[in-house]
Amino acid sequence: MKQPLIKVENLKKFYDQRRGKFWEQASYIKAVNGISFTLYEGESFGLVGESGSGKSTTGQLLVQLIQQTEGEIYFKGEDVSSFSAKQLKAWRKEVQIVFQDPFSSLNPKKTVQWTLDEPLALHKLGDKATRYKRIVQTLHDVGLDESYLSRYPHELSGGQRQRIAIAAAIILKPQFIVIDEGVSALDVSVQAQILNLLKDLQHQYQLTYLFISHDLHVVQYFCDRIAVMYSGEIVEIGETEKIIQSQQHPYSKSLFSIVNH
Ligand SMILES: Nc1ncnc2c1ncn2[C@@H]1O[C@H](COP(=O)(O)OP(=O)(O)OP(=O)(O)O)[C@@H](O)[C@H]1O
Repeated sequence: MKQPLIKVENLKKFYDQRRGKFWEQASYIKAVNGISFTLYEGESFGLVGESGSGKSTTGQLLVQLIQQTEGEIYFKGEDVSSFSAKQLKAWRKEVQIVFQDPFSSLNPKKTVQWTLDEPLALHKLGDKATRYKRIVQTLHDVGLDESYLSRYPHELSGGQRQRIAIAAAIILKPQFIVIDEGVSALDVSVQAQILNLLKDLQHQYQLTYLFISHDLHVVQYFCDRIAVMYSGEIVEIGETEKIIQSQQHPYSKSLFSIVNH
């Protein structure tokens, strides 16, 4: 039996959009509006849905880049919002996020070595020599070698940049990674290489993924289970193959009609 890693209960994120003379009138964008689900250790869980349905907001909530308006996130049974500052810092090592465009997540003025050393230094993980060893090992894990250490993001291809972003995410040996449109900006052949790399890393490090994508073919290939989001809510959830074969909700039906034809 797979163990639950993350449990989300009635999670909500509202953005206040009151402005100027309308300040008196409450008006909220309900980006995420009461979602509940469980992620199990070692699974790839896909989040699909149209643009603006709340996928990225959900991903950012799960790693607490943003805080929820309401609801709970439990990590291995512990309520994340009850963590002390010290517990929160330790937890931040366990959860990472990889974005679509590594140009925005990689500092253009910093070398690969700096990028990979930063999380280790921040968490005070070993002396310089130990950290260097870990950096080189992690580069190998993502299919690159030492020759990349002195390079800057603009000197790398899109696929190499995404490998570095993945290396930065796995270097702290996390248990959970959100991949937000992580291969969407890449050519199809490079996409396949990165997806295979993510699968290899998942087995090597027993990673759990939340995989956000608008590409249903990619999701079908990559994910064990999926949830369909619509207007801030989860309208369907289940094993990938089952959902692809027969959807219950009208929105999912229209969404999946393109993969089934
Ligand atoms: N910081 C913010 N302030 C105000 N509204 C926001 C903010 N972030 C997201 N939203 C709104 O919340 C809703 C959900 O956005 P979100 O980015 O989570 O959707 P998404 O499904 O990931 O879409 P996409 O695929 O286009 O990224 C949208 O209406 C968006 O405009």
